[in-house]
Amino acid sequence: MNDRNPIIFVMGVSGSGKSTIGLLLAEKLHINFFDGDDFHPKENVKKMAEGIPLDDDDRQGWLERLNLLALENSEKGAIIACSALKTKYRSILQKGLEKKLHFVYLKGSFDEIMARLRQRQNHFMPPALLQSQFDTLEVPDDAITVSIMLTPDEITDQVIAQLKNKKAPL
Ligand SMILES: Nc1ncnc2c1ncn2[C@@H]1O[C@H](COP(=O)(O)OP(=O)(O)OP(=O)(O)O)[C@@H](O)[C@H]1O
Ligand SMILES: O=C(O)[C@H](O)[C@@H](O)[C@H](O)[C@H](O)CO
Repeated sequence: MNDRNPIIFVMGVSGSGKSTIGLLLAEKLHINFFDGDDFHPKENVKKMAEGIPLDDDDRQGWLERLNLLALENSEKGAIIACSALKTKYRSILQKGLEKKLHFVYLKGSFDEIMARLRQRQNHFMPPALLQSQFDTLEVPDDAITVSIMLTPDEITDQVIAQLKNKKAPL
């Protein structure tokens, strides 16, 4: 594992804090941040904005693109925010990167995340899609898992501490 330049996918349902935490983590670790949302084809964004959940086919090309992005940044390291809801999606993301990669899972309750989504302005993702995000989620058992009830500063410090303790790569 390349400890100094890790590839980290910050994962979880919509509104769990992937962008907020990913950006702060990237600042603290001095590596680049990419928001997976910026890599969705416009058809995917349109679908979500219309309140229709994405399916496996919609996500396939997007996940492959994010895997490529991770591979392109494997020397420099990168933090990538990506929902990565299913085990098979995480397999696509980590192809060719097994030893360099970590998943950070932001764990939170439906009610707390719904409250945050209702407060959030100017985002294409409607809060009504949150239930389908939870329905699709397969909770990872090998990720660095942190509660979203902590502050962003506390979450990122916990992630960094767990990265240091983590002996075996995913
Ligand atoms: N630890 C936290 N404590 C309190 N509020 C938070 C925390 N993390 C994020 N938030 C707030 O919750 C909302 C959702 O966060 P954010 O947009 O980062 O989530 P996301 O997972 O990237 O969402 P999406 O996948 O829909 O883009 C934002 O308004 C953000 O400011
Ligand atoms: O897999 C998915 O369904 C998508 O990635 C969503 O999670 C959104 O892109 C993201 O959460 C933006 O709100």
